[in-house]
Amino acid sequence: MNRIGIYGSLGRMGQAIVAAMPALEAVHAGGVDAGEDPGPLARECDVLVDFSAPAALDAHLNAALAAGTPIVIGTTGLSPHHHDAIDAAAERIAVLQTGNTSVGVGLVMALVRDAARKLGQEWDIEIVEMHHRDKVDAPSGTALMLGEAAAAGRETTIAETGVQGRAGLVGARARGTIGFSSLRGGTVVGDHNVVFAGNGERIEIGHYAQDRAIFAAGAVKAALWLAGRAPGRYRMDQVLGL
Ligand SMILES: NC(=O)C1=CN([C@@H]2O[C@H](COP(=O)(O)OP(=O)(O)OC[C@H]3O[C@@H](n4cnc5c(N)ncnc54)[C@H](OP(=O)(O)O)[C@@H]3O)[C@@H](O)[C@H]2O)C=CC1
Ligand SMILES: O=C(O)C1=N[C@H](C(=O)O)C[C@H](O)C1
Repeated sequence: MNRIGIYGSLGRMGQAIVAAMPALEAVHAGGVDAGEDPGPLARECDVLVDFSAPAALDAHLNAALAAGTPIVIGTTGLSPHHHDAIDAAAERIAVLQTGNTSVGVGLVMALVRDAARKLGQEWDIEIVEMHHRDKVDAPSGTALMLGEAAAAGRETTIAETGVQGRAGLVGARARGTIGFSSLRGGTVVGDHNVVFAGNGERIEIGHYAQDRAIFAAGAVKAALWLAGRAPGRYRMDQVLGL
């Protein structure tokens, strides 16, 4: 159960995943990129990983469903429609969707949830992320996950409390909101900082990715873990044992 097929195989992450496979005793079963039929690869591998584009997700999920093949979804910029489709697919196949496959972010998620719960509404929460100039979605998938972790710590959701970007005469900060700011430039692999700003003091919990190899190794581990599992929607913390 170690033959991994890659959707988005020629991209930055696709190539990093191919490079990560030998050390983890995974076998590269092949790749599919834009304009190619995802069906045959889904039938020829034990598990799929998707690091492509949101516009491709419906076709990739349908191919995985038709073949009965588990799938790890790392693609970010997903809409509520995509999450509904993932929930529906997870009734028939094993699916793991995450905006970040690294060990470090897995741990930071737990720290952020805990800090938000313990600090309470008196502390303002702002999430700042920076990525390379070619990233197309904002806020990053990781920033949104960290926001949900902070919101969960306060027993709310990002849908209720999230504020994305500020410009113009926006007024004073509303209590209880969670703000997001996105920076883009250069070759930054992925920086995330969760700022807890209190009265006269500030706490920052950060994660700074220096190499895509950390995401790639996590994606391969997640795929090997998911292969052969019963239908369901799984999480990265289950893979990492966090
Ligand atoms: N979960 C995580 O840990 C991480 C997630 N990501 C996410 O992974 C995704 C990919 O990132 P990255 O590798 O940097 O991006 P790239 O743009 O380098 O690669 C994307 C790849 O997907 C291909 N692709 C685009 N559309 C389709 C399609 N319809 N069918 C099949 N393949 C398609 C592209 O082909 P073409 O160039 O021909 O369009 C390209 O090869 C992003 O959403 C990113 O945010 C990134 C890092 C870590
Ligand atoms: O596009 C990227 O590069 C990354 N995307 C993911 C995200 O949106 O959070 C993960 C990582 O930060 C790199």
